[in-house]
Amino acid sequence: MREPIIAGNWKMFKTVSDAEIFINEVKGKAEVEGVESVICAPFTNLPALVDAVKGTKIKVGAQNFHWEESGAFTGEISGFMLNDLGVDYVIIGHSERREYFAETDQTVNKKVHASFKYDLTPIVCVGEKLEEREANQTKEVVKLQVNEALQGLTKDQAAKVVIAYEPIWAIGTGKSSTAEDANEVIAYIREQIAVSFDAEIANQVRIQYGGSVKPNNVRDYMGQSDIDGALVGGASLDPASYTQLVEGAK
Ligand SMILES: O=C(CO)COP(=O)(O)O
Repeated sequence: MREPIIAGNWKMFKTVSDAEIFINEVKGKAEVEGVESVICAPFTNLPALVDAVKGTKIKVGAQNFHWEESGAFTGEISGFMLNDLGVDYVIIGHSERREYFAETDQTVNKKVHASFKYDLTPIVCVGEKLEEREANQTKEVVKLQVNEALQGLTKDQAAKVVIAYEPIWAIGTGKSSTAEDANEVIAYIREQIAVSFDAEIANQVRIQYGGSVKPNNVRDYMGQSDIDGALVGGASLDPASYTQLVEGAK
């Protein structure tokens, strides 16, 4: 049985006090038995969030990190530092990082390996651009991204990875993929993991859908055979909406 996972990706939103107010409002609400709930926040909010979620079921994630433990990398934060703070998850290879910050399948792979070194669960993002979808290349694109991201992992590690399938054209646009289309791509990702590792591992890996997920459509995704949760941007910023997303994943 794969435990559903709702992760909020706050992107570059919210101050420390905003984050504290948010947790106070969702405490005891966005905590549903059998659903994992993770808030991935800007670095500046992480210490306060780790503190605020103590005693709750809510986990904290970062949105990026550097694969080296320490060194002359001005402006970077390491997995070692995140682990030291008490952070449990990290988003890797979000399309915004690939597009604006030169993240590649190779850096994604280095970060996936480093996440295990520092005991962080990776949420690895993959997904096609609109032109790729229109050219019928979706499966080819995600297969390459997934294979490169998971390259060199042990079976035990691969089983713990969370993958977020986020078609780029659906992010922040209000144009979500249909649940059936998302499920088809996600089932295909699972098949690829069975080829690279084995069927048992593929059956354990949790794969989320992301892209304009809202309280009013989350249940459509959760009703599909292969979708294990959602990675949510805009709709994760509001406490009431986030709570409904977590409830909808049950
Ligand atoms: O990028 C996303 C989550 O990582 C999706 O963003 P939206 O939910 O705002 O479309």
